[in-house]
Parts: sequence; structure tokens; C-alpha cells
Amino acid sequence: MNETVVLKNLHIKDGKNTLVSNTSLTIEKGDIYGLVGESGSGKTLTAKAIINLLPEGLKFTADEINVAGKNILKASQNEVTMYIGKNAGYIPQNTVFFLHPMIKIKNQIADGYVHHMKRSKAEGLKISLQLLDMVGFENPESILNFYPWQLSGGMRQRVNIAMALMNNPAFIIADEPTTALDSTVQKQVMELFKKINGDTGISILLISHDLSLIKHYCLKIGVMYAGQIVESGYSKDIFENPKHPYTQLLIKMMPTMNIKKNEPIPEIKGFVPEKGRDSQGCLFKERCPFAMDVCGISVKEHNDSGHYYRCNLY
Ligand SMILES: Nc1ncnc2c1ncn2[C@@H]1O[C@H](COP(=O)(O)OP(=O)(O)OP(=O)(O)O)[C@@H](O)[C@H]1O
Repeated sequence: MNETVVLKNLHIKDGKNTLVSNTSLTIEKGDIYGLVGESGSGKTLTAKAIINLLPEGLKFTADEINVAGKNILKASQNEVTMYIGKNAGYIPQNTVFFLHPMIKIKNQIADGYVHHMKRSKAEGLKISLQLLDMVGFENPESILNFYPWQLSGGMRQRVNIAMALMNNPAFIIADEPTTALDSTVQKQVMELFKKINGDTGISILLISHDLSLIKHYCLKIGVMYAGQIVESGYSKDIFENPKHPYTQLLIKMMPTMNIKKNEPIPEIKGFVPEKGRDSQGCLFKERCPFAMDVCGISVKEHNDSGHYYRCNLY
């Protein structure tokens, strides 16, 4: 099997409202797959559904969720928890708050390993040292004795990445991994992901609203809008020939040094709808410059050799 993750036809509801619908994606072994979209478009919920971490109160259905060769929909809850703990790592948003500030790094980093791999704390600490070295700390032993509040944001993020790698998982999810960091540290953290991906062949699901970051680091991407992937495929195809008007507008809005004086900065007017995500037709119709009557009724799906998009213009 060449895929690390196969997600087919995911739907998530919070009781009455649809939050995510018709969402499918495939991450090949060793790829960095980018999930991009505005805030509230459903990126985090999609990622959490893959690793069985949806918040309480939300219900989901899917035709398949396959992680590293196992369809977790067919396993018991206990089995899934253990399996995902071993095979997937998650670096959540706001990692600044992820580590307990008053507990030394050494007492946090090895816990998941000891629990999931049923190994001793000493073995856990040995692996921790190797991983802290791998994520770029010059003196990993001293880091183990630090409290998180003694580390900078970039250092804490490196510790989080090391923690996500503890069980040698097949893939990791990095959810907006550089948001809280300044631009130099952002670049260092992203280069670290690239290096880990290159050295170990681990697959990565990179979630970001930053299209330029996704463009730079991802081979394939999915563009999410209002709980659906509206366009997906090779990053190169999408950036050279974006089909969905939402993708086209996102690309136009990417920061550029070429904006002329007095030229308005492009924007997509309106907001991602919170409600009505199960309405008929295209969910982008209210904000789309090309909307037609038919867009309120139905939407056409296309697949040109792996370049997928849903739009009535074609
Ligand atoms: N626990 C929850 N209960 C109800 N609705 C939720 C819950 N978590 C998220 N949502 C809603 O689901 C939608 C998708 O949220 P999600 O966090 O996946 O978006 P996102 O694209 O990751 O956004 P961001 O970039 O801001 O994290 C949003 O409308 C959000 O308000």
C-alpha cells in the first residue's frame, strides 16, 4: 500500500449543523500534504477525525479512514486509541499551551512512549535525547531538565515536534505549526519538518491558512471551504491553473512585493458560512464573482487526471 492516509467521504455534525461534508483526501507515503483554507473552513476537524480526536458532542460518518494500512472504522475504540497513539503524532494549534508549564520536559516527553509502547521510563528518556538532538537542540540533556516556561516559543515547538515523533509514527499532523512564531523561527521550524520528512520518510499533514507556506512545502494540497475540499491535486497544477474561483481568489491574495502604490489589496468579501453547510449547490455561491442560478441548485465535480475541483463554470 502506497498511502499512509486514506479518508473517504467524511461528514461531521454538531447535532443539527453540518460542519464538514463530502471530504476525501489521500496522503501518499513520504508526502507532505497541505490543507489550506480560511479560519473555520474545517481543516482541524478533518485532521482530528483522521486520528479519532474529534471533540465530544460532534458526530461523524465516513466510508473509510485508513491510517498506515488499517481501516480504523472497523476497530474498537480501545484498539483505535492504542493504534493511533503508536502510528500518528499530532502537533496541535497553540502548542505554547500544550506543554504543562510547571513540569520538567523530561517528565512530559517520554510519557506517551512509556504508555503506548509499554517501555521503561529510562528507554523513553534515551529516545527523547535522540529526538531532541534530531530536532536541533545542541545540548539535549540540559533541555530535559528545563521547564517549558524556560524555553522560547521556537524551542517549545521543537520539543512538541520531538514528542509527536516519539513512537516513530507513520505520519504526523502539524496544525498551523508556525502561527505563534516570528518569521525567522517559522522558517527554521518549517525547514525542520522538511528535513525530518526527507530523513525518515514520514508523511505529514500540514494545516495552514498561509498559502505561500503550503506552496513551498507541499507536493499535494487540498483547498477547504465551508467544510468541503473544493479543489485538490498536485500543488504545481493548482498554483499554475487554479480552477475553483475560491482558490483563484486565495492565490490572488497571496502577499507579493509587486502591489503597486494605491492599488487596493485584494480580498474575498464576506465570511465562511458557519451555518447552512448542508444547503443545496455550491457553498461558495454567496461570495463567488461568477455565481450562476444553477449554483444554488447543484454543483459539478471534475477530476482531470487527479486535479479535482467542484464548480459549475466548467
Ligand atoms: N467542538 C465544536 N463544536 C461545534 N462546532 C465546532 C467545534 N469545533 C469546531 N467547530 C466549528 O466547525 C467549523 C470548522 O472548524 P475548524 O476548527 O475545523 O476550522 P479550521 O479551518 O481549522 O479553522 P482555524 O484555522 O481557525 O483553526 C467552524 O465553523 C467551527 O466553529
